Amino acid sequence: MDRNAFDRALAALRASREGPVPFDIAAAFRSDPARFEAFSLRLDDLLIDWSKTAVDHAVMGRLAELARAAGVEERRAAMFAGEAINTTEGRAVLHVALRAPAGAGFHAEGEAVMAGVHDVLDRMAAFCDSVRQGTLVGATGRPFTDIVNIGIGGSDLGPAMATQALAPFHDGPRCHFVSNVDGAHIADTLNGLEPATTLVIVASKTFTTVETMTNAATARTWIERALGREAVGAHFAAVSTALDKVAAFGIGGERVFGFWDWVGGRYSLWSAIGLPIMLAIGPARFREFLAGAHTMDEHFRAAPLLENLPVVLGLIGFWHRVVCRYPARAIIPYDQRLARLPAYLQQLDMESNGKSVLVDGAPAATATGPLVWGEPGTNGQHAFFQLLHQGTDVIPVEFIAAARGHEPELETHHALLLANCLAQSEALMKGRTLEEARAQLRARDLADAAVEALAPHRVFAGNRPSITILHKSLDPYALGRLIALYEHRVFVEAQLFGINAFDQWGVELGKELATALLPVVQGKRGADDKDASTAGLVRYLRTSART
Ligand SMILES: O=P(O)(O)OC[C@H]1O[C@H](O)[C@H](O)[C@@H](O)[C@@H]1O
Repeated sequence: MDRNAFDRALAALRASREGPVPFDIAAAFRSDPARFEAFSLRLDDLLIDWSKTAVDHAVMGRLAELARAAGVEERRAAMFAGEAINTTEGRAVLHVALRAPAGAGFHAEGEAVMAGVHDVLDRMAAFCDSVRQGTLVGATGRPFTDIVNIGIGGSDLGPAMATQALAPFHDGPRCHFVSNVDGAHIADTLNGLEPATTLVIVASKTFTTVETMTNAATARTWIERALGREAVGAHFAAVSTALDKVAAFGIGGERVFGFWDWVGGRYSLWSAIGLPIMLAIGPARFREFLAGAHTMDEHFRAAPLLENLPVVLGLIGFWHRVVCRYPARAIIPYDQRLARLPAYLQQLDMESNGKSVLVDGAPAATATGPLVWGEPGTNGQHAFFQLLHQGTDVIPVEFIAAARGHEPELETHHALLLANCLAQSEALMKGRTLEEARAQLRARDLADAAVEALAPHRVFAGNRPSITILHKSLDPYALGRLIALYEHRVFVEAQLFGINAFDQWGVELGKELATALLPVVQGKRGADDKDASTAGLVRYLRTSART
């Protein structure tokens, strides 16, 4: 990081933003017929359009200077070289190796990794083939019809999101996902499943996560009660980096799939953590998923800064968060099958970039990661879009849509979906002036007093930024590419903030306190050493649970 050059570029960006005349996005289109071409990029059929944000060529140029000063290119090279860029955990960050061809020469801190990666992939494929073909069966000899993946965080969100996204490609067993320690989750999932035809995958990088271990024990009891203790081995598989702990749980040999500490939990769906995805869509399509991500990796690694999709997305993210001071961003897939994408991106983005210290431990110099949230369109339009259009905060929106749906017989649905998607970004930008609102009301023959009373409520400030991401069709390749785009965007933003995107110390304190509170909640220990609120809440819970 060249601090001086960075500070100079940032000061220039802030000065341009805070100039006397606010940037008017709609006016920028009127004065520049080539604006869309200038502020959109394509990688094959993937298109990113950020022309509806408040940037011009000068801003993009300064953002590129900022990226150079922040050392984005050097850090990117260090990541691909397998250096231990996750400094607080002393680990390399090499999820890119998980989707690379066998011949790629990736090393994690000097150690070759590709043979191990492809060995696990081949074992996963053989396992999935035998489950899908019904040659690997349960204890009673019946094939598996249902998979229950037990995991949480990175061991749940990625596979759950991707499995749902790829529903048109499912030709394997049904996949279910249990994450929450709330017994309701596993109870509702197992209810209706047959133990004899259910395969349980326990997915945990550390194999110590209390939610996952608790749910795994409950699932084991469920199998034991129905089929006997000796049946357990035939109904469980495990995915972890902690192979000794898996063995201690009682899951053996060829049903255990490992990965490595250079794969962060939220970057792990490309590893054996993707086993449910592979079971659902088959090994060949899973490899297409990896290939899509690999294409994005190659692009990210080689393309110049301002022609580089993840870099541009990261630069605009930084511009919105740090220069424009927007607190959040909304991810709105106009694709029902991407319903879990916002939740997935919440972990990817907020667990990576929700930090307040720089890599060297000094306080963060700028705002860091924004609040990330969203829901699919068009549903969101009928719920929270009110705030996006007329609320007092500006929240940039990222629209995601596919040119083609998977239901050719439902073309009208898809056309409506796309029209709504485009209409929302247009409306956010254009808004509606007081004069336009008045004219609309007058056209309805309202009296002047009514026009004046109602018009202010119908004003849309407009000039609200959005990015639109389009691809041809949501298939395994396109999904892999899209996720990798967001992964590298998070990386770019982290370098601009100057933070380590690959640790997550912020989740530890709550875990420690929960462990200490369990005996208190269970009534085995008093709450005297707790603050009055916590003690009062425990009292309420204990009393109400009994009466
Ligand atoms: O895969 P596991 O080791 O069970 O971890 C599951 C999740 O829990 C942790 O609390 C972390 O915050 C996440 O990054 C992780 O994905």
